[in-house]
Amino acid sequence: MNYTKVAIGILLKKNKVYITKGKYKKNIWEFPGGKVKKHENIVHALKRELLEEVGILILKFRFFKYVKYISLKKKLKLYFFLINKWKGEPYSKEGHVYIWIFLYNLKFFNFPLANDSVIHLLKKDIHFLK
Ligand SMILES: Nc1nc2c([nH]c(=O)n2[C@@H]2O[C@H](COP(=O)(O)OP(=O)(O)OP(=O)(O)O)[C@@H](O)[C@H]2O)c(=O)[nH]1
Ligand SMILES: [Mg+2]
Repeated sequence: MNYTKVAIGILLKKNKVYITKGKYKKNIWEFPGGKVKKHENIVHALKRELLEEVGILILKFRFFKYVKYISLKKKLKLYFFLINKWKGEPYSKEGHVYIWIFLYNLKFFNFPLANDSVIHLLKKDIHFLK
């Protein structure tokens, strides 16, 4: 089984972050993003996924963390980006549940295991996320 590359956008606004419920994942929350297609690079996939899923054009973003994740069902290379500036009003174009939560409340939400190290960093020092 080959690795699937995934580009993920962590939208930050003041001390809040945008999270959404994946379509088949009952109580699992996630940051918007998705699989990198064959012909595209990671940033291209990030821009495409954020436009498709959240309806925004990302303007200011920076690479945050790379996570390699292996389970019985999947092998993922996840590229997390912090997004501080965008054009458009974020909402779930796919009709998924989405909310803005304070970063310090991330501990109350279930995320995929692969997100653990990212969630830990996000909770740790809010100020460096600018
Ligand atoms: N979007 C997103 N996917 C994540 C996160 N953490 C994580 O392990 N994943 C995993 O990355 C894989 C790809 O994500 P995805 O399902 O959103 O991919 P996609 O948008 O291209 O698929 P879709 O178009 O079928 O919804 C899934 O196995 C998903 O569980 C996350 O924070 N956000
Ligand atoms: Mg997705």
